[in-house]
Amino acid sequence: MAAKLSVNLNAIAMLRNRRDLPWPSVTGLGRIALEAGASGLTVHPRPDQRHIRFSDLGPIRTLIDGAFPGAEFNMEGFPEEGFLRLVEEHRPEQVTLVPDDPSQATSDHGWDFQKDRALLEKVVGRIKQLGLRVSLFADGDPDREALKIAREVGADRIELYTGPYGGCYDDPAQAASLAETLGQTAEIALDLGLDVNAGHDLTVANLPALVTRIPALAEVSIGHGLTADALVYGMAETVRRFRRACGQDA
Ligand SMILES: CC(=O)[C@@H](O)[C@H](O)COP(=O)(O)O
Ligand SMILES: NCC(=O)COP(=O)(O)O
Repeated sequence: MAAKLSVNLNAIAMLRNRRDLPWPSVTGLGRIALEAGASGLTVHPRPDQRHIRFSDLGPIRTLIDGAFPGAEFNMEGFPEEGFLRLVEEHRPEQVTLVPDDPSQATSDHGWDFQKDRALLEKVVGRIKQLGLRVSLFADGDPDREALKIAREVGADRIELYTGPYGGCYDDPAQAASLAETLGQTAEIALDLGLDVNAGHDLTVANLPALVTRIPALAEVSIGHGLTADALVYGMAETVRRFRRACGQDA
C-alpha cells in the first residue's frame, strides 16, 4: 500500500507574504497539486500568520469541497483556543496537533505524552466530538508507554517527526539507522491501533526508504522540499515525482 501525499502550502504562503500582493496563489497552487494527484492539502497556520493566513483557510476548504470532494484538508497546530476555533470553523478531515511554541521557527519535536496527557485528553476529546480525525505529532522513538498514551487520549493516528531523518541527507548510514528506528516506532503504534503518518523535511530522495520500511504508512505531508522542487519542475510535475517516491503509480 502506498502512502498518500498531502501537500503542505505553508512555504507557498510564505513566498506570497513577501509582498502585499495575492501571488503566488496559495489556493491556485493547491488546485494544481490536487489536479496532479495529491490526496490532500496541509496547512500549519501559526499564531503570527507568517505563512498561512487565517483568511486562506476558507478558500482552501471551498476548493476541496467544490472541486476535489475525495481530497482531505489537514490542519496542523498547537491546540490553543484560537486554533481550536479555526478547526471548528473549517472542519478539516484531519487535525494534526503539534507541541509548537509560537516563537518556534518550525516544528522540531513531538509531544511529551506523559507530561501533556491532561491537555491532550481535553483537546482530542473536543476535536473528536466534531467527528474529525486526530493525529498527534510524535518523536521517532520506539517508546511503547508514550505511544500507549497517544492511544488512550483518543488519537486516531500519530505523525512521525522525520526532521532528523531529513537532516541526514548527506549521511546514508545515519539515514538508514533512523529509518529503522522510525520503522520500529511505527510498528508499535500500529500494534496499539494507531495509524501512522509522517512529515518534516521529506524529499523525493528520502521517501522511498521510509515507505519501504513502513509499508503501512498512511500519509506524508510535505511542504519545504516539495516547494523547492516545484520551483525547478513546476507544481504538477513535482507532485507526480513525489507520488512515485511515495510508492504510488509504481
Ligand atoms: C508539523 C510539521 O512538521 C510541519 O507543519 C512543519 O512544521 C511545517 O511548518 P512550517 O512550514 O511552518 O515550518
Ligand atoms: N507535517 C509536516 C509537514 O506538513 C511539512 O513539513 P515540511 O515538508 O515543510 O518540513
